Amino acid sequence: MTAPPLLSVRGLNKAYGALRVTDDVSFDVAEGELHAIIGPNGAGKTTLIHQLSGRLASDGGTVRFAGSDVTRLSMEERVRRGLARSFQITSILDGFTVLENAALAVQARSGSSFRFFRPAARETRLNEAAMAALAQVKLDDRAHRRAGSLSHGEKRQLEIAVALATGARLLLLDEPLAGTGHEETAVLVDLMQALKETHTIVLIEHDMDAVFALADRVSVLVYGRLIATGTPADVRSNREVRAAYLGEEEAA
Ligand SMILES: Nc1ncnc2c1ncn2[C@@H]1O[C@H](COP(=O)(O)OP(=O)(O)OP(=O)(O)O)[C@@H](O)[C@H]1O
Repeated sequence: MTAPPLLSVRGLNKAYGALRVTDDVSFDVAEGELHAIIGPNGAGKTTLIHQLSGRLASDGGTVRFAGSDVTRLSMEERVRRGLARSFQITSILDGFTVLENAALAVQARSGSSFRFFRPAARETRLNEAAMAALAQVKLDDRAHRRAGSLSHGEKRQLEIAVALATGARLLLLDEPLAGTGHEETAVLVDLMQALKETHTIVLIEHDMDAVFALADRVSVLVYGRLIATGTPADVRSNREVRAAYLGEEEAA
């Protein structure tokens, strides 16, 4: 018997007026899988991530996570259950230290569960959990620096640490490689490779080398519709995908 998927999306829809941005999207993500969603600009990838994270309400369809229907749950409730989107750089608090940024996320996850500790012990526990998240993204040596002083790539690492610090089981990563230089890309790809050992990941990414190196399965979104889901090799050789997307990229 195969294990039920950790994330199961069925018939998801979203329209802005007459524009169907998410059109009857269905796919599953198994526990431990890195599932990439690719597609041309404006295909609806970010909208789909917002629907999965709960930032955007869907017009129809269902999102099930860890066996429960979360379609109508708030973003906060989904985070509490372990479904977390990496927060965009804009949500990093530049004036706070790297450690404080991660500790705030731990605090958000823990709700009242730290209230039994005295303040000093509470702070120690929060900082330990935050340091563990920073160590996972190899930012522990930057813990006491102001977040605003980090490089672009390091901020991307911190975004992922913040999602990890919420206790995420499934990470929704929206273009973590956007705007990163060659070396930063290599660091982040290594980081995602390591995270695959501990987390299920849905990755939206334009960098095809990274997608094909990291993904267990790839879904291709074109005009809001999933035209293919399969292994990287299946998707790469799919004629419809090549015509609609990859061929076009290679020709560019
Ligand atoms: N709030 C909105 N109101 C109206 N149209 C919107 C809104 N948000 C997105 N759209 C439209 O929905 C479509 C999908 O946008 P979305 O940002 O989800 O695509 P994307 O695949 O993430 O694009 P990119 O790869 O360029 O980031 C686009 O045509 C966009 O203009």
